[in-house]
Amino acid sequence: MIYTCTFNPSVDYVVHVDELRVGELNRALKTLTFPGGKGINVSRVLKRLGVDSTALGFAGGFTGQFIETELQKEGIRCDFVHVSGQTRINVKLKAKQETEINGQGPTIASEDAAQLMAKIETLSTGDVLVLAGSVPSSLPADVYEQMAAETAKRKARLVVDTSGPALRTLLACRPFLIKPNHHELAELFDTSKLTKEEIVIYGRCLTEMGIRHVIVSMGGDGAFYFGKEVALFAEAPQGTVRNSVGAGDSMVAGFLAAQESGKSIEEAFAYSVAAGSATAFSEDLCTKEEVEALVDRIRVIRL
Ligand SMILES: Nc1ncnc2c1ncn2[C@@H]1O[C@H](COP(=O)(O)OP(=O)(O)O)[C@@H](O)[C@H]1O
Ligand SMILES: O=P(O)(O)OC[C@H]1O[C@](O)(COP(=O)(O)O)[C@@H](O)[C@@H]1O
Repeated sequence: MIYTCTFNPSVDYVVHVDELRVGELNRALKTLTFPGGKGINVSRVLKRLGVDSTALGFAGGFTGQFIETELQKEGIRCDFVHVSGQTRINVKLKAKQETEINGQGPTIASEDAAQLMAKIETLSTGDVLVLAGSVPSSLPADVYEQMAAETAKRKARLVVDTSGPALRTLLACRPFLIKPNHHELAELFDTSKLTKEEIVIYGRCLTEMGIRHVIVSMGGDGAFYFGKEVALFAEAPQGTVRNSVGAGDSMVAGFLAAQESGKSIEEAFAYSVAAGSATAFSEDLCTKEEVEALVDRIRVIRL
């Protein structure tokens, strides 16, 4: 079973305006509300691609209830720890540019954290745990490491989709898959903007550290894959970007779904890029039909 774990889920409130006028009244052209948070997005895309998963994490208040109801409507199994605060609302402003304001999220009590850990302790060989998104400041700084250590003890595979110090410390746990974008990769190596040549150097460096699969995404510029035997590059297909929120999460889901169905690394990588782009080209997350319509356009190059 694949488990996704979102410590800080969100209701993603997408607001379209013609032009954003700061300091003035703006009237929305259209608003949309989605259950969000990186692990939740991975669960939603996996389901659309025909793979079941269980969504773990913390949920509270009417916003937490909204997320659970929406996931259940989509047939996704939820096993959240219910907390006393309120799940955050993240605002995604769509004008000429995309602007995001992510909330802080509720305080997580130590008993709530212990309840989540108890769920991780039920993982077994062959399970996959996707640790995704930011870590609320109320949790101990090493909470991801504790969960990663438990995952390794249970012989389950660890997938990491986070950034900053959380990603850095988890590298030592040798995750099965990580998917930093190029900014997150630069941050990981304490540097600023990376050239493609530098991305290749750092990507290979991560596989030498024992990480099985490394995908480095670059938005509309495509993505790199680094593994033990092979390094790959694929350009992103051209299209009209409608909402790129969740594009990275869709890549993770696409790669895992393709692996589950026994596809080769090249095919799984192409499927992953197609899933990311199909999400960027749609209002909500990608559907299987949208991914399969794009996948033949993805040309994978061996480096
Ligand atoms: N403008 C775009 N055009 C085409 N594909 C895109 C675009 N933005 C994102 N994607 C697709 O989504 C993937 C992940 O996007 P990226 O923005 O790098 O991830 P993250 O959301 O984690 O920052 C890219 O590798 C690409 O396949
Ligand atoms: O936990 P964080 O880093 O605040 O991110 C949460 C946000 O990331 C998302 O999961 C989208 O992630 P990506 O665009 O990076 O794929 C949103 O649904 C959510 O609002």
